[in-house]
Amino acid sequence: SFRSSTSPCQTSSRALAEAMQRHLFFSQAKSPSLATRHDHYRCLALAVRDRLLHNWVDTAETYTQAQVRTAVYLSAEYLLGPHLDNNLVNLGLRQEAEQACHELGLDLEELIREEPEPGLGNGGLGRLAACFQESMATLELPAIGYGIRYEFGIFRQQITTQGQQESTDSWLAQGNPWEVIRPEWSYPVTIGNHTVIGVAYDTPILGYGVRTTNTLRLWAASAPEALDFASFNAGDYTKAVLHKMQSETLSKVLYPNDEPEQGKRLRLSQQIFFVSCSLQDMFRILRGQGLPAREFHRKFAVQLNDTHPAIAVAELMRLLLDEHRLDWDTAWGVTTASLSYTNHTLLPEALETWGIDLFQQLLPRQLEIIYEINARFLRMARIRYPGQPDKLARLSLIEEGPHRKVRMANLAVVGCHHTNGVAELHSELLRRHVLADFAELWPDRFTNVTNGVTPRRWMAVANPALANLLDDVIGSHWRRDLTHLQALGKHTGDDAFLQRWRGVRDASKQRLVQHIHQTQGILLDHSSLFDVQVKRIHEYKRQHLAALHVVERYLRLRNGEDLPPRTVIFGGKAAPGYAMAKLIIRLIVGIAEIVNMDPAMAGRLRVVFVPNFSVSLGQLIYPAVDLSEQISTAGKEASGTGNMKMALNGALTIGTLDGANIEIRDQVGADNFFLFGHTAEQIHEFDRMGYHPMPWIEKDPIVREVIELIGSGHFSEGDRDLFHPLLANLTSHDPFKVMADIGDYRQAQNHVDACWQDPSRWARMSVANTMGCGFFSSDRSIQEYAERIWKVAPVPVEATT
Ligand SMILES: CCc1ccc([C@H](C)CC(=O)N[C@@H]2O[C@H](CO)[C@@H](O)[C@H](O)[C@H]2O)cc1
Repeated sequence: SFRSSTSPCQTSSRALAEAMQRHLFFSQAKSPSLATRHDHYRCLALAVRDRLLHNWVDTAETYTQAQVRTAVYLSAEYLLGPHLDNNLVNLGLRQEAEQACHELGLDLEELIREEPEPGLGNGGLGRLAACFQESMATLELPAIGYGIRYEFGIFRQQITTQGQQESTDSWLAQGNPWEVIRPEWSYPVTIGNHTVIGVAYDTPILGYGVRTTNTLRLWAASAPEALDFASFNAGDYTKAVLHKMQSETLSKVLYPNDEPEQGKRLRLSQQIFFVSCSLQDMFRILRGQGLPAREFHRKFAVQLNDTHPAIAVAELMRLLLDEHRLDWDTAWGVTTASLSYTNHTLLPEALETWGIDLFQQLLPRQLEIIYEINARFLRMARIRYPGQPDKLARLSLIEEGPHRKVRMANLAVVGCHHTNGVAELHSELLRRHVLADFAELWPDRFTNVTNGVTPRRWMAVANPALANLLDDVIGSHWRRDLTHLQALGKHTGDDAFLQRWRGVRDASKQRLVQHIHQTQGILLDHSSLFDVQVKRIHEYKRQHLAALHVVERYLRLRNGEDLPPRTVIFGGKAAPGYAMAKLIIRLIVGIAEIVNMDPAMAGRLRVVFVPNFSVSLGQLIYPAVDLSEQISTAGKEASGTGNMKMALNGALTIGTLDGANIEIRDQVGADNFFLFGHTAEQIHEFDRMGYHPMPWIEKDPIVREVIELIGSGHFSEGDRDLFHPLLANLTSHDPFKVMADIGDYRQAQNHVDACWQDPSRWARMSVANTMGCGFFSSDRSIQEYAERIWKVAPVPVEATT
């Protein structure tokens, strides 16, 4: 296989084994007899790190020498997933590592599972940021990712009969071999009357099949003074360390919601903290290359990952005006030429706003600048739209009223040269609804870049069996250019190939069956249809629609209907404060309890909620999916990326015309997609004209039976009240139109059952899905950002060390 690691470090398995043994002594200070499995994991990780260092150092050297134009990604979240296996694949050392472990009597898979997953994100937005880092490196683009080094990532989820329990994610408890602390790069940030220091921690981001190894720079908060000696000498030890404690809380924990929680001062403090450290670091790099501040926009193309870093508009202005003494117009020109903004959600309540009082307390200078930006902007808009006060009120960066607020999305759109959505429909709805006034004002600033996922982690790492089959029949170029999957078209008529295809997919299902049996003691039937919905729990994603359909299937089986065996797998975390989402988990767990112990369901239906869904669990589940549930209310899911990972691995999608489902259906062919439900337009009409679920329920006796059964306490040990809030919501105003879509959903599911009965037809549809997913590579997304928004060109890395 290829070898991107040109490091002088020997890349043979022998050399790797020796390096592991050397690290056991020199790094772990352990003798083999006392070594733990975690020691061996660290030794392998350190040996792999040794082999990427040359590429990493050469990359920085090349960029410094060449004074390259650089893409900068500002994100409050990075859902990186475990590094070891991915770095082995991207360095082309996977086989050598397997061999080296074997020589040492170790099992590589076991060592890989030893790595604590850096869960520095909630869901789609955070994972997209991670896929984008890997694709930027693979495309040899000079790029830096900036974010926060949370000491505690997304909570760990336990599932009991009571539903979700959360526990702390101390991912750093055993240290982290994949980061290097850079105390030489640390910056003061003033928040209110507090100054905290941000210290850089660098993580290498390896490209695939190239030398490029870019940097992810995460900021950790610390106090200017570690100890307040005066208090210490006065014997007030708590006070002596108080400031240090307070400062460090800033990067202590990730906010576990994927919908904004208004007015959380720590959240706003986290945002200015990492944005200010990042901008100061960029000015240091600029200075290092002898470039003046007014050239900032020539050097850096900065992407704002949603509104979480939108304070960058005001902070960059502050630094240009106050630190670099530029005049307003020059500063504004530099700012708007440097920044661009990606919106990831349409939910109105998800557009972040911050109370003026909180802003005044924490960020008085930035607020002053925002007022000035707004004054100049509205002055321009007033000329453009004379006599339209409502439009100006909507355009304003300030939401007036009893509690005046700063609208972070408006600040981002006004301060950025481009605003994009993450799927065609989403970008269209942004133009037509959420940001319509701005799209009318600046049509050329609005664009779309449909999301993508990296084929390295989500195919080559997660599904090596299918990856090797692809290498076999179409060559391995797909790994760097996913459009090569189209070559599968030549094989869809080849029964031998289809046999191998089914064999590989069944092996992935057996792997998942084994994991669930080991961790949850439930034995699933790998030959049944695996119907999977794994994503954050949210009413708009409609896990409750899928749950209602499972109860329907249960009733139909009990009434003796002959339906093909199906295993329904759910997974996903609910924001701790989101009661309805937690109740939906409770319902699914209650249904699973009853179905799985009902003898009539044996060999017919099984329901499982897999706990603690994460990147590493996703790598195990996505290759084993037959039916991918993408059933959000049309117009609500900005894009989705799980839908892409499942289809890429050969799953068939049952879904609505929402987010990227539409583009997936276009690419894989309507015949290979189970479509149902009202369109975004129709849903919009329902809201405009008024909608009530009852008429839909009245004409659907099965749904009524399902609601009654749930209300009877059948899935809650007889407790008739437990699910009342959910049933009342569904039968009174049903905001996500579950009742309007459940009938059509049933039809689509019946069609699924029919297709499943013809395994070779299903296999051809499965191949068609993989074949059609070339477009959904994050390499293609990044190519679009680099060419259409950032104007950043690839810079191959020379070997200099
Ligand atoms: C704490 C506040 C907060 C608010 C919103 C968010 C994100 C915007 C939510 C999110 O993850 N959005 C998802 O982004 C994905 C990547 O573009 C899309 O594919 C999903 O459709 C979208 O829901 C995170 C945290």
